[in-house]
Amino acid sequence: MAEGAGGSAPAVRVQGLWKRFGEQVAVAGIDLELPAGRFIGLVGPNGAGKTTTLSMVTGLLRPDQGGVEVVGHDVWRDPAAVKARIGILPEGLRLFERLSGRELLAYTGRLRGLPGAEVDKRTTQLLDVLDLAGAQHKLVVDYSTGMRKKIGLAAALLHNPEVLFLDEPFEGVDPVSAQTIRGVLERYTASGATVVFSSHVMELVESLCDWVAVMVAGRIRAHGPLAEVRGDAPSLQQAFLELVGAQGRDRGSDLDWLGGGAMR
Ligand SMILES: Nc1ncnc2c1ncn2[C@@H]1O[C@H](COP(=O)(O)OP(=O)(O)OP(=O)(O)O)[C@@H](O)[C@H]1O
Repeated sequence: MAEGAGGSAPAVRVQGLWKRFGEQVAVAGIDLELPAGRFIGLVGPNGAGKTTTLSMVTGLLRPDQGGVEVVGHDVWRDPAAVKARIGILPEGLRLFERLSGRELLAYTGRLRGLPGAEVDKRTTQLLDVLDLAGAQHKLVVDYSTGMRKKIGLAAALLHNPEVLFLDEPFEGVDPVSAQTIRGVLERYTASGATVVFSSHVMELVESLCDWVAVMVAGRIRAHGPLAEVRGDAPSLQQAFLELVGAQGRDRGSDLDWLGGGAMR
């Protein structure tokens, strides 16, 4: 196996990855290497294949063809080694609803094989940092969307993974919670860990990420350091619109009946 630029394995190496759902090609043979120790954004329009890609990279969905390695371990041949090294906050996160936030973290920690005292210590710290200490004894079923994202993030971080995968982590999260999540993620990557997250929000990706991959119609259209992908465009948003070929598109002008209040 070839080594990455820093002498260590890349966080993720994807080779010839395909996924079809019936006639629909969701991921069309992508090759991608994500460097370790970076804050990486996977961006693309609705239906581009981001969730399908992240699901295959994290071992949640079997590819039709191709391979994935995470920190040098094959996701399908050596799933236990990969799962021990990654944390996942998936889209449509399912949690054990009848546990309290604290119980959920205790359960997750023991499943991860951590000693009880360590789980207890990390749980208290994570609940505190993520502003959930006041809700720790509340059942998860009664958590708001933002609180669910935060407890899901705490569960994904508890075993101190090398790579953290987040599918739309800021969706439905208020600005204060977003700032809290952001702080935790920045601290995490500053220590050399890797974050890979998908988002539609370009301003967010631009302010958080130092490396991006742009996915369009199941393929990787551009990837590399943020400044390189942005190029001469004034913002990542502008570069993205150019890459997906949506610049200047104004489909709204077709809706000539919309607005004005008059019944027509
Ligand atoms: N389980 C499934 N069955 C059928 N088609 C699917 C399934 N999952 C995804 N697709 C299709 O595959 C394509 C890629 O979907 P995917 O959810 O990966 O895109 P995405 O980039 O994450 O989109 P979004 O930003 O809207 O969440 C879409 O056309 C979608 O309809």
